[in-house]
This record gives sequence, structure tokens and C-alpha cells, in this order.
Amino acid sequence: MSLAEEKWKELADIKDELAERDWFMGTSGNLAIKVSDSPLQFLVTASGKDKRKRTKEDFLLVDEIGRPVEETHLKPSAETLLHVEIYRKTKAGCSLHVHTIDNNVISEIYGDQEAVTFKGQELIKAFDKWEEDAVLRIPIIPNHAHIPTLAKCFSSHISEDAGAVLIRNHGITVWGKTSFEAKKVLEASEFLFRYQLRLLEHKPYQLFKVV
Ligand SMILES: CSCCC(=O)C(=O)COP(=O)(O)O
Ligand SMILES: [Zn+2]
Repeated sequence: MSLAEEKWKELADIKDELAERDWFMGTSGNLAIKVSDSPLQFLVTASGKDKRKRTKEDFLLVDEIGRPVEETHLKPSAETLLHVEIYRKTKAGCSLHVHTIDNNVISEIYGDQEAVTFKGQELIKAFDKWEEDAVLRIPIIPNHAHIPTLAKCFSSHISEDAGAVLIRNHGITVWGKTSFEAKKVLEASEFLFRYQLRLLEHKPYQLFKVV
């Protein structure tokens, strides 16, 4: 099996796991996994497809600016430029984007603050923050319809090899050095969003900052 075939299967297995959680409603979501550094090439989900299905046309190989490497009728994800920024600026190996009710509601509740911040939850350790009272800040950016503008805004929040950015009333994009780390960051983010929303249910009259 070639490296590209190995990465294809790795990403397809991750996609199946996220599909089991019903995190690809209405064809939303896109996933990517790096295949080579020089030249930069990565597999990305084909645009507009039902990501709950597993087919031979789920992904396509794109270059350092998100163009298909081979002749194809498939279109790369509409949000390929966000994945380009991740691989251009970091050593990340995998990036995942999903729309969930929880991440959309959190992004709207805390959107005006331009970030949602967590402190004191054990799952913060999934972001490799182990110190006592570590604080996790997840930026929230506007959902620019013009993808190059969205990618530029998104890029300003990329500095480490693993991270997460919320796009307001849209979804979350996470990345990690490996697909394992990217999925861990995604699961931890969604856990923390669900935790915060549950907490707010018990304090309905306070939209308080968690820190
Ligand atoms: C119907 S979801 C709108 C597009 C989107 O936000 C998304 O995540 C999926 O777009 P893609 O082009 O990757 O299928
Ligand atoms: Zn999206």
C-alpha cells in the first residue's frame, strides 16, 4: 500500500467514526490529512458529498494552494483554503472540520467576546495543557462568506501544531500533528462545549465568562 493509500484509509476511518456521531449533517464538514511535505500535498474531502457514506470518491489529493493534483471531476472542499493555512504554517498532519449544534450555539453565545475560555476542566489536558488551573482559549471568528477572507482571518489564529478555531454559527476546525491528536482535540472541544451548555442550563440567567 502506498503512503497516499495508507493516509486515505486513515482519514476514511476517522470520517466513519465522526459519521457515527452524526457530525456530518446536510453534507457539512470536511477533513484533510497530509501526504507529503515537499511538495506539500494533502487529501481533502470532496465538496458537497454525504460524508456519512464511504466511497472511492470521498477524497482528492490537492497541492500547496488547494488545487487538485490530478485531473478529476471532483471539487475539493469549499473550505480547502483553511486546511492549506494549517499545513502551510504548522507541522500538523491532520485537520478536521465539523458542524455540531453544540459548537454552533457556543460560537453564538460567546461570539461577541471573540473567544470561549475554559478553566478547571480535566479535558483541557487533551490540548496538552497540564499545568494547575490551565486556561484554554478557543478563538471565535466571523463566518465570512468569502472563503479567502475567512481563511485569512482563520490563519491569524494558527501558531501551534495542534489547535482549534470556532467559526461563528458555522462549525469548528481543529488540527493536530497526527489524526489521533486531531480527533482527540475535536472530541475534547465538543465535550467542553456540551459541558458549558449543560452548566448554563442550570444557571439560565447568567451568560457568564467561564474564567
Ligand atoms: C451544507 S454545509 C455548507 C458548506 C460547509 O460549511 C461545509 O463544511 C462543507 O463544505 P464542503 O465543500 O467541504 O462539502
Ligand atoms: Zn463548514
